[in-house]
Amino acid sequence: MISFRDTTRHFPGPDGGFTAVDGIDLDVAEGEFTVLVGPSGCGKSTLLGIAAGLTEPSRGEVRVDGRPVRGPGPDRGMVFQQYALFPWLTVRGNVEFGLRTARVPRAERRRRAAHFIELVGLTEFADALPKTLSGGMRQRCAIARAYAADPRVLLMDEPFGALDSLTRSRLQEQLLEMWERERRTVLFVTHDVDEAVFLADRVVVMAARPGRIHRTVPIGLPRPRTAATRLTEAFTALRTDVWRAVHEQQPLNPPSTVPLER
Ligand SMILES: Nc1ncnc2c1ncn2[C@@H]1O[C@H](COP(=O)(O)OP(=O)(O)OP(=O)(O)O)[C@@H](O)[C@H]1O
Repeated sequence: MISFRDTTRHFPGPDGGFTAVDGIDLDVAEGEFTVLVGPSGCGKSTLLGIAAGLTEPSRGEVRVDGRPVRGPGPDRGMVFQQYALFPWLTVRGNVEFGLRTARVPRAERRRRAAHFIELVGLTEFADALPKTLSGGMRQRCAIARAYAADPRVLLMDEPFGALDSLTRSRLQEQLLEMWERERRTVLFVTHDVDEAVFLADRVVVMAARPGRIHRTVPIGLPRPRTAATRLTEAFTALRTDVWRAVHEQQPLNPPSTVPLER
């Protein structure tokens, strides 16, 4: 469904500029949940931006369902870390927004928006403005909005990055519940190894300078996954495996030689 071929992005600048991602070859199958992890600056967001059509590759390409990406399109829904909701529109208004621009008739718009608002548990808040919602609720609204336009692919850039850890775990569980019911191809970016292992069919660990694929770890944990999945030995073993892959190309700092203050 998504295929990166030799995808490279160079940002020109003094001293020769900077190669954010270099020669990425990656295929994401239809309905697969793929998560990109890696140290800050390894090019995860750049890669997602290229798939979204927001950033042009300097070399290579990305195809979505066989068609080269030339710009943003309704076949790809985006969810960002910053909520990016329209503050003057209600939850329903936000969720309907893409449908309105796609000229979906009003009754159908209402029906589809209500369906996805219900799936993310915001029915009671359909008429609320974003400023009255918690961070987690805003992000649920952003997910409903991305889904409502019926994209084939969801591109998610640290969507839970700004949330506290309890809200974050709940939202991971809710996202998976939703994805089980409404399967889409997902490419998801995170720094968080636990989040990556919990969500993914496959974790792609990236390395920095230049951004490239370091290792791919298949996550064979059974689905549906629930909070209890996080307590299994299989989860812990995979988390250790991914954590090592992230850190073997970014060594931990040596222990401090400064004595602790008493
Ligand atoms: N418009 C730009 N101009 C110059 N350099 C850029 C630009 N956008 C990104 N970069 C550089 O490319 C590299 C990769 O950035 P990117 O945001 O894709 O990394 P990331 O892995 O998503 O990082 P983080 O996890 O911190 O968000 C970084 O070093 C960044 O400074």
